[in-house]
Amino acid sequence: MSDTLSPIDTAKFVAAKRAVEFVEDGMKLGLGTGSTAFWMVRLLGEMVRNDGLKIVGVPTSTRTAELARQEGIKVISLDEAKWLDLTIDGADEFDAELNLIKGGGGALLQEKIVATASDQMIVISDVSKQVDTLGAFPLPVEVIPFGWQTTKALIEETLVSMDVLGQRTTLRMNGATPYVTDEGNHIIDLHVQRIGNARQLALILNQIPGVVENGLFIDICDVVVIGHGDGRVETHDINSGETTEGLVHFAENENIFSDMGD
Ligand SMILES: O=C(CO)[C@H](O)[C@H](O)COP(=O)(O)O
Repeated sequence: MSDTLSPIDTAKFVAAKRAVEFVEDGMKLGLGTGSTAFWMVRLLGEMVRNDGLKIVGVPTSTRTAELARQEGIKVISLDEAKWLDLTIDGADEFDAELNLIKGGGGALLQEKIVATASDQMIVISDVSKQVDTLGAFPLPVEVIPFGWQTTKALIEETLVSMDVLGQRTTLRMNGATPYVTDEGNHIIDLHVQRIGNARQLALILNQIPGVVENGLFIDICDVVVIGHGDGRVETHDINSGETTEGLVHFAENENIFSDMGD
């Protein structure tokens, strides 16, 4: 469909384009992080500049904050906003109940706080992230740096005690040094293959001392917008059970493609 974008970027772009249709004047928005959320922030920027859309945004990472400011979106803190109308964010996996794995981009902590503080969360995704059972994507767990090796060992013990298939854990690296989140923490990725009881695992992981948060988003997402490489989008609303399908049209020469940054 697009000469400018690869099929995967087209899928991400059309998902974002459909999702921003949910945005209304005066909304307080949670702004997600990642390559799909990138398009959402760019599109919102256009709507602010060209259509006079009045919104304020609470970013979920320093990366998104920087992009939102560049786009002319007014950025405020979550404490200033207190509560949000809508959060739009990407995901690494989602299942039929719209439970998610997030944190591939390392922003799961702010993402979970922001999404939980929103009336509605919309996930924007290409179709490759749709799974029957969560767990093929390594589950990110944010831990404080103090004693992280002990925390990692405790996480592994927990996986064994829960009989989770695949119990390998790895410290996320940034080159030769551990990856550091916006909050100064580390991330341990859990290569569990398949998470039979995501709700239980999410609760138990957060009880381990040293664990700050895990990337399982249970009962947080309301709507998923799934983009395809040919421009089709599907929308599933978990609360109403409503599913819609359509085609998102866009011009190859949209200004938004002129200086793609991500
Ligand atoms: O959770 C996230 C960042 O922490 C992202 O939303 C997730 O990794 C999806 O990213 P992308 O849209 O680049 O595939």
